Amino acid sequence: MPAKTLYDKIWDDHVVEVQEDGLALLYIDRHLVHEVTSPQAFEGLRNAGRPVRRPDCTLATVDHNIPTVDRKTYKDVKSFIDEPESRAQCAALEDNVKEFGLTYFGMADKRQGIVHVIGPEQGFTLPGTTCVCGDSHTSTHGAFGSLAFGIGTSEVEHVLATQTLLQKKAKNMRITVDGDLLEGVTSKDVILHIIGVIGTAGGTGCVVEYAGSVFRGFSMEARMSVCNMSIEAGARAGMVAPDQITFDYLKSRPLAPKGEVWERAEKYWRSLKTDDGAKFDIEVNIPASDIIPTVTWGTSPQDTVPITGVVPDPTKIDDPVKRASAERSLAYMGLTPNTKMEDITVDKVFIGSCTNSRIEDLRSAAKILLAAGPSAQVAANVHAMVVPGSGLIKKQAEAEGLDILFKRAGFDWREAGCSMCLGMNPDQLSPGQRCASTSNRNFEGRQGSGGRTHLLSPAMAAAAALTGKLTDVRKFLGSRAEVNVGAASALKVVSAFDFLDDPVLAPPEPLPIEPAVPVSLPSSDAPSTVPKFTIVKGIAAPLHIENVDTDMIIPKQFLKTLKRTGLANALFFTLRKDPHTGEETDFILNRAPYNKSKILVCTGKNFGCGSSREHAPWSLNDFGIRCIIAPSFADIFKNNTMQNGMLPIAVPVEDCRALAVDAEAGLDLEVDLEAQEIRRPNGQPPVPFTVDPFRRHCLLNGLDDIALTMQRGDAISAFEKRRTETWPWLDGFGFKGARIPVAPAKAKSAKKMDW
Ligand SMILES: CC(C)[C@H](C(=O)O)[C@@H](O)C(=O)O
Ligand code: SF4
Repeated sequence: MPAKTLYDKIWDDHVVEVQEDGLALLYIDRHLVHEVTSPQAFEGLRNAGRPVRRPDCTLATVDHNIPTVDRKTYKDVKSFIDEPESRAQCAALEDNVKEFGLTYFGMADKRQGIVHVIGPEQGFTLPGTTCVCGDSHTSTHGAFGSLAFGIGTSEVEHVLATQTLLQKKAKNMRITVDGDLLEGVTSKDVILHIIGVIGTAGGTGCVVEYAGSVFRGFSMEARMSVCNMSIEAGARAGMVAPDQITFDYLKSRPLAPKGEVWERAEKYWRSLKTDDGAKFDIEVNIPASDIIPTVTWGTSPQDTVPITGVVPDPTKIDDPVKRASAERSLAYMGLTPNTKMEDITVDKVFIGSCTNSRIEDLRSAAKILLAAGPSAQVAANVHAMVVPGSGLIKKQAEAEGLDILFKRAGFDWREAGCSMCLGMNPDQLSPGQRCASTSNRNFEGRQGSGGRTHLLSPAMAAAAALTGKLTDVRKFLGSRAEVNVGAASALKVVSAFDFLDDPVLAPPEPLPIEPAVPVSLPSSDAPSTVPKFTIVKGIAAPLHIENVDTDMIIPKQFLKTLKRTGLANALFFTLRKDPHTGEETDFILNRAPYNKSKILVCTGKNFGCGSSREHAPWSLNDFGIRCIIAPSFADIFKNNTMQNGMLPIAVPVEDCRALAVDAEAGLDLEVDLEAQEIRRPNGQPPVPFTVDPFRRHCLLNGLDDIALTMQRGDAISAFEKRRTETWPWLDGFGFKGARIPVAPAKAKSAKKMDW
């Protein structure tokens, strides 16, 4: 047996079928659903008359749109959410979960929370599983040794209908951090430092395994914060091998296996580690001692700097695209080169998000308040808020008295949700406001139009709240303390979970797993609704921006739609509209002839990074752009474009630059997918490109993935039979008939679950 990585093992255990070119039909064990990326998927199912294949493996909640104000007066979504589009999206999810029979944690249910917080909290996320969600931070669940990744809405529909996904295997990457962490350095500093080192495209095309003594020593919460931000490093997924810390966290969670089946599951989980001698395509080694408390200065998560550092000087950057990006970031952030990071004042502090809203994060922030003494107050110039990641975390924090500490210091103590991480609800920055935030993205306009975000750890956020400036948290700690310390041990740690004794089922003996049999490319007359892509000829718009994130392609306010169309005006909205006058800017897509572009040529790397929102390709498509040419693409964006019959072409940066010169001259380009070449004007030699054979075949013939996969129903059923026999804990939240705590009595919208 060849030595395998953790990723290889989970992959191999989930392949239903593989095609000749290596594209696999992968079985999905766990599917989390939220209100933003699911309405169009349910609509697709409804139109095609398809049911959800595995409601027992699907869990839904509302998190992005909901207000985080007190819910004492909560009756229902329709009367509680003021903003009409947010209300409609949450109401649509409630209708959909009823119609399709899905388990749902609604706003009256204490188990409601950010989708990436509630999965682990409930034991829905388990080691060795495949786990997906229409959300890029699904990578969080990799902390459990789960292969967890974000998908777009078309793929959400694919999983709902078939419980599978078509996937190409990613590369193996290992990031090892060994040694002892310095004082004040937390998991958030570790991952910010890693992204600063490898960049936001550093993990593109890879599944990252985090290895070394630092991750081994981390709690599950800390591992989740790290894996959460794998997507910010461009990785498909991030994972940590499951170990005793994982099992201790999971044991007794409501949806984790119980009794004898737990024993069997644990035995399997213990085999889920990388074999000695297994090969990684990319290895990165970082000494723990290199890392000190870290913050971001710019508008990309890779723009990191130690808190002791200064704002960088773009004139020192040689590469012109990178220099222009840094200048743009600094102008947006309102910062001057060489300013000390500790001299930057903040207006807001946000402690929350799927990166840092768990109980340990709240404790870590509270410890700083304790260290600062009972009279410590949020600085007069600052509004600070704490948004727990779930109702249960809020309850637990209150049982520990953390809410009292926060409120006493002047923090706003809120209800669970995504909140100011992206401000789809009323929690937003005003233009020009600066926020110290424990979230994961600092993109332009992310927390509110014109708002400025500095990413940092919960402890650093608490320190910033107290001083009103970005502050080295070590000033509040240990030997370097400048304030009253020593009270941190006053924190009372309790468990707010009330676990159940679930029935124990005797599992059958595991069956051997048959190797997957390769199948050939699908017939080109399979049913479909996807447009064909053959030749596209037309105006190409040049774009010279690096790391074009999907928040930039389409800002959050346009994600509230229930449709896939009508988004042409939303495309690059903040670049195309002056925020003050509402007038059109001179951005390239506003100018003739580029307002009729069919092709986009980007000279900067990593197009489409960040969020998994399929709204990005939808808005490009609506504008008329069918093809994007760039030096590299983020993985989820690339998949999302092809799901919509669009073509992302990656060619070397020199080719992009040459094509951009043609584009700037207003000349037509001709993209020929059959010939795999981009034909240039004036008899210049064409630029060759390659597209994965299966994807090319589907695009040329306008084939629809879901219709194709539905034809593999027998193979999927055979896999499910084997899965039930081999890993019985994966069916129906463990077992049919298992119970989990019911929602509080006043929970009107929450169904009484009978699993
Ligand atoms: C809405 C969703 C598609 C998005 C994501 O994929 O990440 C959101 O959670 C975000 O953080 O931007
Ligand atoms: S990154 Fe922010 S908006 Fe996205 S799921 Fe996490 S908390 Fe929600």
